Amino acid sequence: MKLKFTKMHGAGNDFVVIDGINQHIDFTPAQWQLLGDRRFGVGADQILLVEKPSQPGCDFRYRIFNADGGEVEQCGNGSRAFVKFVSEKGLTDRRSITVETKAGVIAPRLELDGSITVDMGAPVLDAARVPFDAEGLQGVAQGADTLWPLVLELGGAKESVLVSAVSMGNPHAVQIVDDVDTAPVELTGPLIEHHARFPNRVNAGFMQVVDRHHVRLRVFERGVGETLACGTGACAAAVAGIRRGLLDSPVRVDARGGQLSISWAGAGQPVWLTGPAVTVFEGEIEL
Ligand SMILES: N[C@@H](CCC[C@H](N)C(=O)O)C(=O)O
Repeated sequence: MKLKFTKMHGAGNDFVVIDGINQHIDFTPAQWQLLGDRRFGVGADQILLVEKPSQPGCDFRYRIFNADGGEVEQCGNGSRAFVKFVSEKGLTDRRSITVETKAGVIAPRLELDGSITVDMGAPVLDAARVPFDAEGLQGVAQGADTLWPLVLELGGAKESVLVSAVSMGNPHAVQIVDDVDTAPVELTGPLIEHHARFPNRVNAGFMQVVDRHHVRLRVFERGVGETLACGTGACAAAVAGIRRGLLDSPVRVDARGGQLSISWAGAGQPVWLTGPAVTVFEGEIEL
């Protein structure tokens, strides 16, 4: 079949976005992988599928596939691309929509200045529900957070890093580093992603605190590798920093591909994500 798609990005986290309302989509993991492949396919960190909702009260259903072909629960930068896509394609004339995801309902809004704000829902802070297996582990209390020691095997040597376990619908392990530019993201990112304590694997965040309202962040994403920005990663990092007593809302998050802003009023409250979404080009691919 010939598939129509739109290439988009949010702060450099790039997407292939597909209208699954006007096209019949029933792909295998290998086909999702091909779409994400930068050499043999289109190339993207995630492929986003727009569908009709299955839940009453929602405008759309939003499905997310990582570049490795696996379907995941949530994608923050993608949610901004999603609302821009459905607006540009005339699939809705509303600027505020509700969107069903595997992780629950989120609410993106197209602002008049072109930026997009998303109610990402409340973070999950209970380690078992992230999910993180804390059995037999002694956590370290910092502020309202518990930091978990993760032992990493580095070429025969063992190193322990302290992470906050946060779910934004998808799992995140956030650690604090002195300098994101020299943090061993490529080396330890894959070890954290596949650490046995995270049964569903995890997105590994490396956060440098600049001041109480400003951080720098790199994320080694599950199913992708390091991306230029991660929206849920930015939410999880801000939540972890606020809980540790190091940050105050709102938090400016500088990723390598752009700037995001996160607001959070505390436990049980939704996390608000603001940032850009850009349409790059339209295309067609034979699948
Ligand atoms: N880039 C995303 C997160 C996409 C999913 C993630 N790789 C996972 O596997 O959970 C974002 O902007 O949130």
